[in-house]
Amino acid sequence: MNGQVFVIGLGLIGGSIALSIKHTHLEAKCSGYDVNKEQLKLGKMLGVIDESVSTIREGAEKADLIIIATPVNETKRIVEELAHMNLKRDVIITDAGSTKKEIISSANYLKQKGFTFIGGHPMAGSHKSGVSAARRLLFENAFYLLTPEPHITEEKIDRLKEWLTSTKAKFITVTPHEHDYLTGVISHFPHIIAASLVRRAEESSQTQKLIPRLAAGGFRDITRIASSSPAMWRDILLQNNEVLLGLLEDWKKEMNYVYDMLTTADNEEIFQYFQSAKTFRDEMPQKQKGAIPAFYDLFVDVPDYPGVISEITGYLAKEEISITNISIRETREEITGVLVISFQTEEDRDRAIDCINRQTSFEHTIGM
Ligand SMILES: NC(=O)C1=CN([C@@H]2O[C@H](COP(=O)(O)OP(=O)(O)OC[C@H]3O[C@@H](n4cnc5c(N)ncnc54)[C@H](O)[C@@H]3O)[C@@H](O)[C@H]2O)C=CC1
Ligand SMILES: O=C(O)C(=O)Cc1ccc(O)cc1
Repeated sequence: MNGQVFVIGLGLIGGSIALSIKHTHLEAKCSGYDVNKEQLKLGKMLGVIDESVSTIREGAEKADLIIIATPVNETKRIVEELAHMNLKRDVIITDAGSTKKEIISSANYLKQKGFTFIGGHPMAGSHKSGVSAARRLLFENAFYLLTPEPHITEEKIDRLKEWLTSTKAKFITVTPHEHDYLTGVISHFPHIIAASLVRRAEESSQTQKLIPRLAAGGFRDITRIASSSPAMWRDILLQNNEVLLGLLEDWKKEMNYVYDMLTTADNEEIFQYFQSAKTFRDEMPQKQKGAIPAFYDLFVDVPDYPGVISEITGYLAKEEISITNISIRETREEITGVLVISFQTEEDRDRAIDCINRQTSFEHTIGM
């Protein structure tokens, strides 16, 4: 498609959407605005946007598509601000925020002016922030929730999907109310639990100094998302507080149940508790991306000899398998540790597994 695309908030999500749009719509021009001038400069340097603008008005008034990818409280404010601008009549405005009810209610100002706002939420991402973490295929196979209001025509919704086609995401339409409940359960509430587990561990580490060093494996998996942006999650909690308060009530009941179960120490009941969770978890689709990291990690158990890392990366390079990140996770004493290699796509990771199997006898597992 031809036209002017304007991204407000050039971070992980805004940058990833811009990259995928630019990949397919070669005729389109993409401009960006961010309060953080470093992000904007970096976005231009990395080719995520074609040009940067110095005010929202400057980019918005000539845009055919406006994408707001800022923390949700800012999104709400920007949506209201846009309603006072001299926008193109046919412009489509969307956002990428993790909450929808409050943002849609602010979009009422745009509706009154006859502008089209379609709420959007790509359900994939990462605990990483910033434009340097942006990936063209971040949303590949992920669900992309849209919350168009009843007055929005199919033609406008199709036009938005056409712009976003190369995200390769799967679009689903829900109401803002449904959206906030669903994401409350599977994304927002788990972030609260992850943060609280880390806070409890920090408290315990005051007296047990070994805790940070021993916190490996399961603890790291379940708390990865506690490393997400605090500003982003503050805003999400503030906007979805009604749903989250309800879920917290349910959680308190759940914990009371566990408390009683442990008090009575009923062997069978404890077994069933974990069995029922395992059954439901195991039945969840695994290949499908949900609100899970879009970075494909491979954990390779590397033996301790010099040059082992360059040996592995050498094998991958020879087969032209690109990696996005590499790090060592030291989970055990006296051995080198686990090499974590991240790939941009599942296909790259599968090729890497095949390559490592052929070239080495190292054990490995994938990150889920
Ligand atoms: N991080 C994730 O995994 C996902 C995040 N989201 C949503 O996408 C939105 C963006 O999140 P990320 O890209 O992860 O955050 P990010 O921190 O990587 O990027 C946000 C950018 O917005 C900029 N910004 C803040 N206030 C602004 C303003 N008033 N005007 C212009 N720019 C402003 C920041 O400087 C930053 O560069 C949030 O609403 C978040 O809830 C949605 C799906 C996944
Ligand atoms: O990194 C993870 O697992 C996430 O949970 C990413 C994420 C964060 C916010 C969203 O609204 C959707 C997805």
